[in-house]
Amino acid sequence: MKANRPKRDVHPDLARERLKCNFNIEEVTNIIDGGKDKTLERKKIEDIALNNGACLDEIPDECLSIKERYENAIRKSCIYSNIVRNEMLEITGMENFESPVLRRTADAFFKDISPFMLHLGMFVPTLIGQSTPEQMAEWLPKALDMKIIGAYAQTELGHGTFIRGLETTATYDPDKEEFVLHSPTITSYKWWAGGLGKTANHCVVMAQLYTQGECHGTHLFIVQIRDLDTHMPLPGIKVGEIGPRMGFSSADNGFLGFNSFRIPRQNMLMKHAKVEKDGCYVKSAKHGKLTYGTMVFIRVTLVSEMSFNLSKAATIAIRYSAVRRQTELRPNEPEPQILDYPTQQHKLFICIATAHAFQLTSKWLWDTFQAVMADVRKGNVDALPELHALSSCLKAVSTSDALSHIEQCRFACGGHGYMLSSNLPFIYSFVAATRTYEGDYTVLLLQTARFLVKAWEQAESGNNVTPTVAYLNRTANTKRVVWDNTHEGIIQSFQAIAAGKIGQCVRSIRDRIKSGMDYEDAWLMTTVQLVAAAEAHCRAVLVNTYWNEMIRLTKSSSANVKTVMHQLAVLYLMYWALEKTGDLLKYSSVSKQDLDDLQRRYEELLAALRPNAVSLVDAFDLRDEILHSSLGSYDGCVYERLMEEAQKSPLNAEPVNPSFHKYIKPLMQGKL
Ligand SMILES: CCCCC/C=C\C/C=C\C/C=C\C/C=C\C/C=C\CC/C=C/C(=O)SCCNC(=O)CCNC(=O)[C@H](O)C(C)(C)COP(=O)(O)OP(=O)(O)OC[C@H]1O[C@@H](n2cnc3c(N)ncnc32)[C@H](O)[C@@H]1OP(=O)(O)O
Ligand SMILES: Cc1cc2nc3c(=O)[nH]c(=O)nc-3n(C[C@H](O)[C@H](O)[C@H](O)COP(=O)(O)OP(=O)(O)OC[C@H]3O[C@@H](n4cnc5c(N)ncnc54)[C@H](O)[C@@H]3O)c2cc1C
Repeated sequence: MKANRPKRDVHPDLARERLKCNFNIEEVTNIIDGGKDKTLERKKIEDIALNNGACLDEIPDECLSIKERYENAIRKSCIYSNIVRNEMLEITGMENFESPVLRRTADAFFKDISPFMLHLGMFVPTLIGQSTPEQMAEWLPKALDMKIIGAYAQTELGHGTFIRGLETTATYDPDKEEFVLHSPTITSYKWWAGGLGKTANHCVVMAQLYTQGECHGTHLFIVQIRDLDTHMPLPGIKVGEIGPRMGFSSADNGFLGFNSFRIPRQNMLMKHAKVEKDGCYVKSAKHGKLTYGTMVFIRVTLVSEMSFNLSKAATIAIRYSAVRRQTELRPNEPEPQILDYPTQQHKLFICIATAHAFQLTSKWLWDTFQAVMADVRKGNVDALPELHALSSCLKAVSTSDALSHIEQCRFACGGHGYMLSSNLPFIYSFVAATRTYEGDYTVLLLQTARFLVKAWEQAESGNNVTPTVAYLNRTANTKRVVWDNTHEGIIQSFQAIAAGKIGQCVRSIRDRIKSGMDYEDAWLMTTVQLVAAAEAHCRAVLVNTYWNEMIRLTKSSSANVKTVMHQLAVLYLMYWALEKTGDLLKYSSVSKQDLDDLQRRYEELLAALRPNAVSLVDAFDLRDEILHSSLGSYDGCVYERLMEEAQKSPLNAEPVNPSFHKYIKPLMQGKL
């Protein structure tokens, strides 16, 4: 049911903030969206979804029981997927089913997450990336038309990170031309898959393939787990929900076990390898890790997902900070807006800049991903290691940075930021999961580190390396870069830090080997440094890409838009340079005086951005329905909304709670 939202006048403080804006907001929105036409398309889609949909709940989700919350999420998912299927895909084109616009609009329906998210987010992409044309023709139309609903079941109770250690088996039986899926141990039970517990009737399963007595490693299979009519689990399938967790509370993350469950041979996803009718195993892939393709795809999309989540948190915290007043600066003067405190600006302006950095980098990463995949389709897999290294570190660093900045947004809202009605706790717990899923932070940075160590060795011996590590050709044999406080200078310093750290890792590994360790132990002992080196490389990529993309995308912008976009990018460079002063002192010629100057310029930049702060978050163009926040709505009527939300607490449904008569009164009367 759609709740009525009272129309209110804009809070005078916010109205005044908007009058201070000196740039064209729409131009900035267009840059964020990827062009004027993209903004128009997004707005059209948002209008369709939000005018049609049951986006507001009368009872907030957090006041419902687990069961009610799931049922409500399913109800809304069905409404939303109908709108996606019947109206939105007509605009984006069927091939853009994973468009960030659909993802963004979904947030108006789900404060938390839809149980269908993984169907569109991972099941469908796996069908597209891992099927033969015949399999695609069989499964994809049904999946896009919601005739079947899928999940992605890879992780098991015993293993998430180490995919090669998965225990579920798929043993080929040539007599019946079937695979027998089996879960031999409790640790082999699939665990975590979103939408698997109660919603999905199909799933993609990763299992160890056995044929002709030999194990060929992990492969993907499509498995029907429930009857399409009754929705009962099929015989041989044990499936359920894994229980309450920190977030993801409106979805049904599931467990799944197989008891010698049979599927047809054709249900092995055979794009990269197949099993013939007689059981013969034939590998066609030119790269052994192409079956991990869905994970690479999601890691790539998560960078823009982080920009989106950060832009929501920043919008909430900055609008709130413009209407919140606290503490007299001088006796008898009005209390200032908390946004006037430089410490508050330090917490928040980096969030705006980071949302831009991730958004611009994510578009560049998406284009890189598309280009590499086009090459792979032609049989050229040369660029795959670089894409894997890049998507791994960008996923790790963007999710981790987004998480800590979102927490800063919550801190910036004081006590009210702790309220679920602010939406900050939902955003935080959603993003907290992203640091772990699709590859844990440390694990992915260590993947990038493998690539970097090889690249460093190449550069050291004078060979040219691939584009994202090309800085190693300049810096691998340089001791310290000369400090220069321009943007080029700061970017080069980040590259020098990365090169210095990678070089130090290589030397540590070599020294350890010299002292008698084998390579594996030398690597293991160096992993703390390797993680730091991969993070430094990622920061070098981020600052360079953000800067270049900002310059490219503002070429034809008006002067004031150029200025404000430039200011944000400089703020991003300075913020991270100041965060990494220890590294700068180690790997560049920066002096204490240079760092003091940098600090002063950073503080001046905060002050310069202050008048445009509210308009910069307005430029994210997040409708109130998407923000779901008592603190962040466009009109800034924070206190009215907090009070309104409080009235919805189930505890306020009756003036006296029955527990008073049952427990408190007897306690007061000494009768308990
Ligand atoms: C109706 C409502 C719907 C609304 C929705 C609307 C729209 C939705 C649309 C879109 C959704 C958009 C976004 C989605 C947002 C949110 C998603 C929501 C929820 C997600 C839920 C989470 C799902 C999951 O987590 S799935 C499980 C993921 N699991 C992992 O990531 C495991 C991590 N582990 C690994 O990846 C690997 O094990 C490993 C660590 C990489 C190691 O692998 P291993 O095989 O052991 O290899 P190694 O021996 O270490 O390495 C050998 C060699 O291979 C190289 N390598 C490894 N991986 C790759 C690769 N992928 N590609 C290329 N190369 C690779 C490795 O570097 C090494 O190379 P070397 O020898 O040269 O060094
Ligand atoms: C909300 C949520 C949704 C999910 N959805 C799905 C889904 O839909 N489908 C699915 O298949 N999976 C899903 N997952 C599972 C997810 O992909 C895994 O949890 C994730 O890959 C991490 O693996 P793990 O849990 O085994 O952690 P572990 O690998 O056990 O990690 C524990 C700790 O050990 C460290 N560690 C592990 N290996 C190494 C190493 N080699 N070197 C150094 N440190 C190491 C890690 O850094 C971490 O600190 C989901 C998880 C969450 C939280």
